[in-house]
Amino acid sequence: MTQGPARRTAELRQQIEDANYRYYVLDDPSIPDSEYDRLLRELQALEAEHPELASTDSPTQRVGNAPSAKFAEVRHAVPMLSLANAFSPEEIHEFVARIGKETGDFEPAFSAEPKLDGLAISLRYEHGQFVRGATRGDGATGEDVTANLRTVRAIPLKLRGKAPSVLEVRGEVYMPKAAFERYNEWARKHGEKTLANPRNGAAGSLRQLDPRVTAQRPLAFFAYSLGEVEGVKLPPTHSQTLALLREFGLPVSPQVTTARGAGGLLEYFEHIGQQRDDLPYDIDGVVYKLDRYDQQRAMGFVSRAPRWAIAHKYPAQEEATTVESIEVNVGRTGAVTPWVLMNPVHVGGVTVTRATLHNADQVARLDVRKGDVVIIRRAGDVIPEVVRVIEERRPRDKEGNPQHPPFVMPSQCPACGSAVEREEGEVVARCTGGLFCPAQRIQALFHFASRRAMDIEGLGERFITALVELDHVHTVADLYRLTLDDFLEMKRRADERDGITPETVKAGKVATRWAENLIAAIDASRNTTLERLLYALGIRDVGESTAKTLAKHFGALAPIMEADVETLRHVPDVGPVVAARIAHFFAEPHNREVIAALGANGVHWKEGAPQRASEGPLSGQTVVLTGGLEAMSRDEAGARLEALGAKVSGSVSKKTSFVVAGEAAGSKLAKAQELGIEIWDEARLLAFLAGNGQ
Ligand SMILES: NC(=O)c1ccc[n+]([C@@H]2O[C@H](COP(=O)([O-])OP(=O)(O)OC[C@H]3O[C@@H](n4cnc5c(N)ncnc54)[C@H](O)[C@@H]3O)[C@@H](O)[C@H]2O)c1
Ligand SMILES: [Zn+2]
Repeated sequence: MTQGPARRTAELRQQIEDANYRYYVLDDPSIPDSEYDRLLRELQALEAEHPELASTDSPTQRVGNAPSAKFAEVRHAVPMLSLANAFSPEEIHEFVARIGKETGDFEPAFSAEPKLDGLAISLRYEHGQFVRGATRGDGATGEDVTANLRTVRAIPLKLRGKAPSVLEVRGEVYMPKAAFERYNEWARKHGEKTLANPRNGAAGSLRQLDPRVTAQRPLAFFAYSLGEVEGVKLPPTHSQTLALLREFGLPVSPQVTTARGAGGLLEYFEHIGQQRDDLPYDIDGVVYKLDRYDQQRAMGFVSRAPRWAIAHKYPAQEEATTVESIEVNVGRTGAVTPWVLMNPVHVGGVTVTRATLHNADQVARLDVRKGDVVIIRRAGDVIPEVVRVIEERRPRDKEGNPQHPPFVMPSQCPACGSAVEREEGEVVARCTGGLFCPAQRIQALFHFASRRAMDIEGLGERFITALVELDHVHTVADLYRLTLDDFLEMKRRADERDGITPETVKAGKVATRWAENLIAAIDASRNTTLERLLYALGIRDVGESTAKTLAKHFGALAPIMEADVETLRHVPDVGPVVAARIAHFFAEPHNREVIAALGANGVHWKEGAPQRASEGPLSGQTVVLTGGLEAMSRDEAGARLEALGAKVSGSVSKKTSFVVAGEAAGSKLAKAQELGIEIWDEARLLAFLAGNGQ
């Protein structure tokens, strides 16, 4: 009768052992945690149902994995255990009921804590000095990672106050989300291997043989319990102990609190769940610990975990699924982004079917192929992404060769057939089709009409797509030539795509009124500002703030269109790359035609005098130039000072910030001296200009 279960038990144990090894020893897990948890649960259930199959060396009975031989061993005087897991409110009710039955306290107090997704470590302080740090290992023996831990700034090397002779602090080393994102962005840009998730980032970084590598990866730490302690009397509850740790200068998560009974715990679970995406660190659940030590003692332990604590897990942020195909998408700026279409998978609380691959380098590095089983990660608002391929599960033919070849980025734009190019030193490939590319056309129009650009209310992506499909608009200027009938046709088309078929006369009337409103909105957008127009053109890397600076600096469109890279370089905040992009944009005859067409179709804006001098090291300062300069004319000196933000004035007053006095300066110099205003000679002026790039 046990033939089936026995075989399954052995199979599960083997799978879990393998997963443990990859996870704990290699820091390179092959399966997502969610899958691991399911395997472990299945094994636990089997062993509970068939006690004859139980075994002390089953992974259900053990913590983690034996320490790697890379590091010296550290024996933990007090073992470092794991935690029992709960996935539903019922399990929490059972947990609290169990405690009630054994302690007589049915509304016990708990310490409720976020379950940080990093790795557990033990820090040993002797007489206040940090002497050794170790990983959990198999719970009894860990790895000596003292040198690496010394690089983690959140870990004090010396405790504050009157420290006990021995204090072993347990806690979690983790990689803050921001640091993780920053690292991966950098890695993607530089063609380096990305970190799969913050947990992996923390474990991989801490278990580096070279502490300098660890030091470059910003890790943080929170304390959550104690190991061996000597020379201090501990308070009667866990929460008071955490307060004591804070006094010693150890960081404790600000999300830690106390809660009472199952109701209080579930409330905490909800509360932290809502904050999960916004917390600066990754959590995979929360932990409830019976607060009173006497109650903890009454509950005791099972082999791998305390019975007085439980981890309550949130929906997994990583899951495995199969790649159906690899596609590429063309963005507004022509960026060609690869992504996967996959078997629908439930991750991070929603079902997803697409995940991004970011860029060609990332595809190559991950070597994602059609048919592969991949791990998808979706954390918070971040778009789902492929983090890893489970290579063992790659479909293969009889000879053992992969069924599908590596993916190759297309050399032609899938939307318009134009060549796809990759600029020197850039990871992103782009369609060169510019204004002709329909993919870019939709997005260019959408951007043009958006609220912060031309602000055409009611003209969203849905309608723009219909307009482009109907071939009614090729460029943004065409928007101003559309008729009522064009808009009615556009609406019919959009409705059709969405499966809406209005049949009543009333619907027709409503549509006409709607189209009239849209025409009015387009008409209103004709009256715009130079900065909105500049932003609306969608020049790569010209956002609202650059558009504003350009508008101010030049005052009118024509000088911007004529400006060369050198001139543009002198606009505050415009670097060489952006200057080149602006110049290239306006050098393109097609773009000039579109701008002319906009003007011909009645789009207008106010132009004025250039307003330079608003930003720079001298902004807010008024300068007076007097006397003759040797190196340059006074006008030129004035222009350079203005470029640094100064206001140049002709007369000295109390408001003057400083006076530049050249040869034979007269009354203005005298007046400045009288008012006690700072005076610069030419040498100082030249040094200042040179020091500020003028
Ligand atoms: N993907 C894989 O192949 C693979 C393999 C092995 C383990 N795992 C994952 O590792 C985890 C199981 O390992 P585990 O034994 O470390 O159990 P666990 O992570 O579920 O719980 C114990 C750990 O929680 C951590 N923790 C975080 N905050 C805590 C707090 N406030 N108080 C106490 N502890 C806190 C500690 O590191 C502690 O060791 C699971 O999430 C599992 O999915 C995955
Ligand atoms: Zn294209």
